[in-house]
Amino acid sequence: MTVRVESKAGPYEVHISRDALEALPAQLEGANRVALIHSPPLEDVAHHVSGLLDGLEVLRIEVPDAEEAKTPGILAWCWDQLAEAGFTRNDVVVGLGGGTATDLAGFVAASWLRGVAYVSVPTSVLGMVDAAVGGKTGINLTAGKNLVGAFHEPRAVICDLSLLDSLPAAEVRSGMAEVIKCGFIADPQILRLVSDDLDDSLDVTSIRFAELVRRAITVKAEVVAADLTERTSIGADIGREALNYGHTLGHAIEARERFTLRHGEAISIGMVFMAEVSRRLLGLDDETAAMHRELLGGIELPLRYEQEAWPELRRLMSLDKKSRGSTLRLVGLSAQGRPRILADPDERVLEEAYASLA
Ligand SMILES: NC(=O)c1ccc[n+]([C@@H]2O[C@H](COP(=O)([O-])OP(=O)(O)OC[C@H]3O[C@@H](n4cnc5c(N)ncnc54)[C@H](O)[C@@H]3O)[C@@H](O)[C@H]2O)c1
Ligand SMILES: O=C(O)C(=O)C[C@@H](O)[C@H](O)[C@H](O)COP(=O)(O)O
Ligand SMILES: [Zn+2]
Repeated sequence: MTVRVESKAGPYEVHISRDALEALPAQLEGANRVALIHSPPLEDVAHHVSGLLDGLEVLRIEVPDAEEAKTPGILAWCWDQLAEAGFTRNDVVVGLGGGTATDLAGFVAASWLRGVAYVSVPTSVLGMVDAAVGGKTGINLTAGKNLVGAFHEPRAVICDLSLLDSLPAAEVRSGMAEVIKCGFIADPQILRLVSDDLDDSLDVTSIRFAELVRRAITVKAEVVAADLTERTSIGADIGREALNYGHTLGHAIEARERFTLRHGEAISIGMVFMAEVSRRLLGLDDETAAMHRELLGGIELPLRYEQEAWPELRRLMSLDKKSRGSTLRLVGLSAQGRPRILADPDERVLEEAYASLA
């Protein structure tokens, strides 16, 4: 199956199936060289992919694993590799790996020669349902998550579900946090599918799992088609910022942990926090708030973080991209499917909501 993203930067397809890799060669037409940027666990797959690209010069660039790839040093090192290979504007960057590898590879493509074509081949659940779609690319700084980057849409996204067979269970759970996020901000059927059978939802070979992936990608595709660059927040329509539900606290926790915590784990805590804030400030019903703990806790994602960390987390939260001047802006929920912006929320309520996680 495919999901079409009607992006302002040009429409593209997300291919989702257990043999989606077969669609890759057709996306590279016109290129002489392909830079295949991948993380170490994907080495064998990278060799397999190289074999599919008959007639093209494949420059395999193995980057460090996980968040260690998303640094200024690795970005500059990738540019050096492209310079040495004489990479030109008709060539294509392919990102192969989890969200960290595709965020980095996408930013390499966005920045090299002011932008070359990019094809994303996500290999984690989180990469497929979120990171590879929608054109947000970038790297971290010590000061915070994704602080440097660009919007650069891919030419295509290839979600080959068979690649998930080797993904560790903890990573599947982490990716499911973003799927559940899509359920809370938009598609209630996602919440039903997960709550009806938690184990089946985490089985990457199940029909239910494939349906969850399709639904989450559809939510993301619709949101980014309407607001690619996250500039449209007008009243009840908060545009792309909706996808940031749970991320203000989540990113602060990731920065405090020096990017060693899984993204899905951090935003799981962030969503439970925002449900508590939303109950207090936006009238979110108790049942939807409780469902956060049931579903996220049910798939063994963390629901709380160190209590004494609050002052530091609150400081880190101010560097969030949604802030304007000194005004903190959070994404909350007034009901399932109704994300809202909370601008300059009462600090005592934030403290109280955080304390309630204990
Ligand atoms: N650009 C966006 O819109 C967007 C959206 C959501 C998240 N993100 C970013 O994505 C990143 C998280 O991505 P992630 O959760 O995929 O983490 P990750 O990229 O660190 O991957 C998790 C681990 O799984 C390994 N792995 C990936 N695929 C595998 C496979 N098929 N078999 C075995 N191992 C495999 C990776 O090498 C890594 O060790 C974060 O940096 C987050 O900020 C970006
Ligand atoms: O695509 C978006 O927009 C999102 O906010 C999706 C998030 O899940 C993702 O983690 C994204 O990278 C966060 O973006 P940031 O702008 O807060 O760094
Ligand atoms: Zn995220």
